[in-house]
Amino acid sequence: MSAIKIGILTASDRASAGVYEDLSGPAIVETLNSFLLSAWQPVYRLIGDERALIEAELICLIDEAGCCLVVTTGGTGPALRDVTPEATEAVCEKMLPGFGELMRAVSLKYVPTAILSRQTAGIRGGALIVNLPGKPKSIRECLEAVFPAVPYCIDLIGGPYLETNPEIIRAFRPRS
Ligand SMILES: Nc1ncnc2c1ncn2[C@@H]1O[C@H](COP(=O)(O)OP(=O)(O)OP(=O)(O)O)[C@@H](O)[C@H]1O
Ligand SMILES: Nc1nc2c(c(=O)[nH]1)N[C@H]1C(S)=C(S)[C@@H](COP(=O)(O)O)O[C@H]1N2
Repeated sequence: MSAIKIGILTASDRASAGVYEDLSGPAIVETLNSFLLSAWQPVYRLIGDERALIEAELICLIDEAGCCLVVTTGGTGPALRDVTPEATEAVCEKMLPGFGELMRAVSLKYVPTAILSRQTAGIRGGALIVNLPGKPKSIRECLEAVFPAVPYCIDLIGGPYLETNPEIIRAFRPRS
């Protein structure tokens, strides 16, 4: 069986230009490594905050690389260049607004500016796309909140069975 592929997409003008090192993409890899018992392979991309580029990468990660999950970081705020939610919505057939609602609610416990994130999630074909904010510290905070529902969502769209480490995070599958 082929390895489970998960896309990690950092959208940041400054990280992609080398102004600072991308810490958020690697934080996603580290967090997913701690959550998942299933063998998986990250497919990592670092690009600027260009809507067309983000859309093209999302399409490539899902339709060509075969990722069942793509986690993005950055570009969710209100600034002019923040367009990740728009790009996500443009490539998805269905939106899952509960992901953004839950992440914002949980994030408010950490920072009052959590309401500034327009992060969302949606389905493209057999893949789930989840947006996270750009700040490295937001990665685990947000993934801990929503990840219990991710394996079941991927079951429902015909993706691979994701097994989590119950000592770190418990996946909830209502029918099992
Ligand atoms: N990918 C990243 N790696 C490391 N630090 C980051 C990253 N993204 C954001 N940050 C940090 O969080 C701060 C606020 O993030 P901000 O919302 O301005 O980033 P962004 O809009 O995603 O990135 P940029 O402005 O480069 O496109 C940044 O000043 C930086 O310190
Ligand atoms: N959990 C969590 N959520 C968070 C933050 C954070 O530090 N932790 N930062 C907020 C801030 S300051 C902004 S501007 C928005 C959008 O960030 P982005 O534009 O980098 O995606 O995410 C918000 N959500």
